Amino acid sequence: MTKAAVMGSGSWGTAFAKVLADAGTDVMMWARRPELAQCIEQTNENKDYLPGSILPERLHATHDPEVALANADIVVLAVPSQTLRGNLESWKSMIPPDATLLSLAKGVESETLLRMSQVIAQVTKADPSRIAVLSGPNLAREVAEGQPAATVIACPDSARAIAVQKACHTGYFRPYTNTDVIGCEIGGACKNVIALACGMASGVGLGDNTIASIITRGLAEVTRLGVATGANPSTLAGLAGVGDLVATCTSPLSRNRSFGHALGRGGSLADAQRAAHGQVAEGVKSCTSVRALANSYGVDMPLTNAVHRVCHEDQAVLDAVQQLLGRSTKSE
Ligand SMILES: NC(=O)C1=CN([C@@H]2O[C@H](COP(=O)(O)OP(=O)(O)OC[C@H]3O[C@@H](n4cnc5c(N)ncnc54)[C@H](O)[C@@H]3O)[C@@H](O)[C@H]2O)C=CC1
Ligand SMILES: O=C(CO)COP(=O)(O)O
Repeated sequence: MTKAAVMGSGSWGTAFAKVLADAGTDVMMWARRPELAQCIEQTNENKDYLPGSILPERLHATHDPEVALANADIVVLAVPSQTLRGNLESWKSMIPPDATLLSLAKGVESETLLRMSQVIAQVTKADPSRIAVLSGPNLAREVAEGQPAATVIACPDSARAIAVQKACHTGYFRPYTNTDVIGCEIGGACKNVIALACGMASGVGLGDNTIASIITRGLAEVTRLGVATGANPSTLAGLAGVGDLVATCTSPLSRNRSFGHALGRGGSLADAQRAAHGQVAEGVKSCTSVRALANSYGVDMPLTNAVHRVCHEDQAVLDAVQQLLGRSTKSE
């Protein structure tokens, strides 16, 4: 029987733990707060992050990372991008030496501009063949409800990707394998920034032509960055690129889109943060690191730059729109 440790009990960590358990994998979730671990263990529900979703009996929770990680075949990293390094520093000595390390986080580290798989390799010293990422159109609430969704599991070692695929394949969750870790990670981190832009546009009252234009031109700039950093462009035309962009840019369930919407309605960054109820909108921090990464490769990302100006340079959304439309014309 495959054993998975899911390190992080937020909305996606919990929903993905449910997928693993539904697929027949033994799951132990780690929660940062002892009271949340106890609540999940006693009530089979994560009342803070996924209220109303009943978790399978074979899913257990603990506050002790050593208990969670013991004998794990798959270690699922389900914490926010900017805390992953610190979390791994405290967990690395407890991780079984041959376990596959699977990242769910969609972001780029602020100080180093590293993707999550690079952070994992740097901290744990694990060979890259042991490090996998999972990314796709996977809004946690819908997945927890058992609504059909597909995803991508990318790992340089195809046998490990297939083992993870088996561990999370259910009647409603369809994982595809891939070896393009870079493409999946760039797609996942950048779509959050583009979703912020879509939320801002809808918040100021703009309609579907604008949203479709942002998604499509967003895909163009994400693909430019992906190719520059070594991704296969076809990955970005797949579930981890277009698929996730469409889900996140159009769904009211997306925290990034909702955050952008609040800014577009005239709220401050602090207001939008309060409205997020402590949940992470990764694009707010990743717009800075993605922008810096793009600059370091000489890649033009006008939408990402606009999101950065609104989030961190006090530019009004309508001024950002004007500035984007005022750029010189070009061919598609
Ligand atoms: N929610 C979703 O629909 C999806 C989220 N993701 C990605 O998964 C990652 C995790 O997201 P969610 O579970 O949705 O986030 P969340 O905001 O729902 O929960 C974050 C979790 O991390 C914990 N946390 C916060 N700071 C921490 C720290 N310093 N140390 C340890 N734990 C800490 C929180 O207690 C909470 O359990 C993010 O990178 C997100 O972009 C990916 C796919 C779907
Ligand atoms: O990554 C996600 C869906 O695939 C979730 O997006 P949000 O973090 O914007 O909610």
